[in-house]
Amino acid sequence: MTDPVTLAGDGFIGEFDEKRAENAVRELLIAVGEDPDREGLKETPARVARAYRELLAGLWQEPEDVLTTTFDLGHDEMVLVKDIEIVSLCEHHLLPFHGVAHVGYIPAETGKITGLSKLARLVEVFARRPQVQERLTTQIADSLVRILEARGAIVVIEAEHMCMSVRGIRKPGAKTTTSAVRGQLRDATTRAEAMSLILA
Ligand SMILES: Nc1nc2c(ncn2[C@@H]2O[C@H](COP(=O)(O)OP(=O)(O)OP(=O)(O)O)[C@@H](O)[C@H]2O)c(=O)[nH]1
Ligand SMILES: [Zn+2]
Repeated sequence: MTDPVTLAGDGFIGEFDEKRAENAVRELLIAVGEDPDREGLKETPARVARAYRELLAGLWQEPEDVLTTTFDLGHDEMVLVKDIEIVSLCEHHLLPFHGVAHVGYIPAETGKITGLSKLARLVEVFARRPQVQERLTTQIADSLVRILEARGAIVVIEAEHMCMSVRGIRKPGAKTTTSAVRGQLRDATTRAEAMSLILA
């Protein structure tokens, strides 16, 4: 057996056990009174296991893995990427929540910046884990400060939670907005500039 690896923190220990995931889906089908061996469902446990492997791929990645490419361009003013589409899984119901993330930062004094796609990759690392929207938002902002040594960071996420739309309270269309603001972006003027760019 391979040594367990601890990557994602928050108590996560392990690797993806595809066989176990398949068995769990098979059990779920039996629990609801279905026949997992009927023609249409035969491949379903394997398909669902693969789908969860993809939806939870961030569990086996660290933010350091994606914020690798950095350039010293001497650019020390705000960089903002808007409308990064996200799909995450709410950790309470394992149902998706989806929407957009806006990610901005003020680089370190040295002007150390990262590739624009890396900001979207950073979002993916944390979105593809069992999440709550608040933690997803703060983990992205904190990584920018910790890894890029950003002097300021702002992350705003707007999302619709399937656990509120298709079950329970059943309010499709309700959107939740969360934000995390760090360092110099907490300054009222800079924050207002970032928010006007986000809302533009
Ligand atoms: N704060 C926060 N809450 C979330 C998020 N995703 C889901 N929830 C909420 O988690 C709560 C779980 O509440 P519980 O009472 O334990 O579960 P439940 O009986 O299924 O709750 P209902 O959804 O109200 O039917 C619900 O109110 C969900 O709306 C999230 O990202 N952030
Ligand atoms: Zn939920």
